[in-house]
Amino acid sequence: MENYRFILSGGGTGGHIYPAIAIANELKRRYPKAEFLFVGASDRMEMEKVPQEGYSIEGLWISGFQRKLSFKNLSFPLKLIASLLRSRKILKLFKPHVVIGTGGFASGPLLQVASARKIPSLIQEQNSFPGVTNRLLANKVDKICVAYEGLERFFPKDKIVLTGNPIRKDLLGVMDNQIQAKDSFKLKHNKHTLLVLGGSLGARRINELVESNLQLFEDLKVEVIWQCGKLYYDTYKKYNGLEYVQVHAFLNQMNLAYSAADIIISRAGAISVSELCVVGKPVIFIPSPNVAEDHQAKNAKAIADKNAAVLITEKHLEKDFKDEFSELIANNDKRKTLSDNIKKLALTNATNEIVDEIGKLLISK
Ligand SMILES: CC(=O)N[C@H]1[C@@H](OP(=O)(O)OP(=O)(O)OC[C@H]2O[C@@H](n3ccc(=O)[nH]c3=O)[C@H](O)[C@@H]2O)O[C@H](CO)[C@@H](O)[C@@H]1O
Repeated sequence: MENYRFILSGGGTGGHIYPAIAIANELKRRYPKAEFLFVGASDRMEMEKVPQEGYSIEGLWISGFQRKLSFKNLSFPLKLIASLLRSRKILKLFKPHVVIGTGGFASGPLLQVASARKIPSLIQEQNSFPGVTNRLLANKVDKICVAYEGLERFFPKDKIVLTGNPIRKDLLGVMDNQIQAKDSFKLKHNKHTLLVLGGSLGARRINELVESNLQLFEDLKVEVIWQCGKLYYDTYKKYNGLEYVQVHAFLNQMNLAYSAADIIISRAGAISVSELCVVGKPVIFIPSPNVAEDHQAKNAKAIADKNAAVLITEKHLEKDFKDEFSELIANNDKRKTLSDNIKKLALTNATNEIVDEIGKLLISK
């Protein structure tokens, strides 16, 4: 078996990093001698998260183009040229057999140069409304793995393969060990555990909501694992002093957090939604209203319409949250129905299918 070399590029947020890691893990399983290099943006979370997963990463000096008028845009052309040159060097030195992009601005220059050099390439799009980097790359790459139907609106039809979103393998069996998981967080077995997730960066509005409902959680005998985001940790860490609250900047072991949870409050980023279907617990989605085409609201609505989750928009939190949450805690049947229904929506084979497509590119070379 050849010693294949793969470059994976994507980042900025967890929603682009973790799909790349899931794909790399499966490639490693199939091609144990393969070598891997990740390429991200030098000042973003992938520089910390990717090495934690055991892979090397190179950072490009690149940032997104601000849609609103901003001085930051002045350095954009310079950064782009520097990143294109750096990408060329990386590709020359590493000589990958296939390059894989999972979105986010760091993948732009690398995939652009790779396709110009005729290196086989594949991108994975997590959302129903594609990010700008993948839209720009679509005509240049060989294959585009998507998670939603209807993406012919944006991408060449003959390149699209509908696979679903890749999910890290350790999340596939999360239901099996709730007792150990609760123990690992030192949680009480006779109380409900609420897991609060603000997406990979944390969510200001969700943090405010949790803070203003701490008394409710205590009254309902709920213990809270609260992932507030790195940016907000200093503001909220004081609540670690409460016996029933654990504040985390970021959860490095999502399998344990998902396993421990009885109820989950979450943003509706594409990978979070795909993971939550696999996890199969009752979820209240609070989508971010600040994303392109309101795609998180669409992600959440697709699930809520099947009676598989509760959806509360930020606009309605003040009015609806207390009642919806209290009802969910009180109503075992409702929790069970939501769990059963969301599980039916899980797509667990996406990573395999994407790696099959990468395998085809290796052969076609
Ligand atoms: C504000 C914003 O632009 N959000 C976008 C971003 O979301 P975001 O980066 O939040 O990504 P997702 O919600 O899709 O996925 C988050 C990933 O981070 C992991 N995780 C999260 C928190 C934590 O403490 N530990 C941890 O490991 C989750 O398990 C998951 O694998 O990318 C998604 C996928 O392109 C988009 O759909 C979102 O709209």
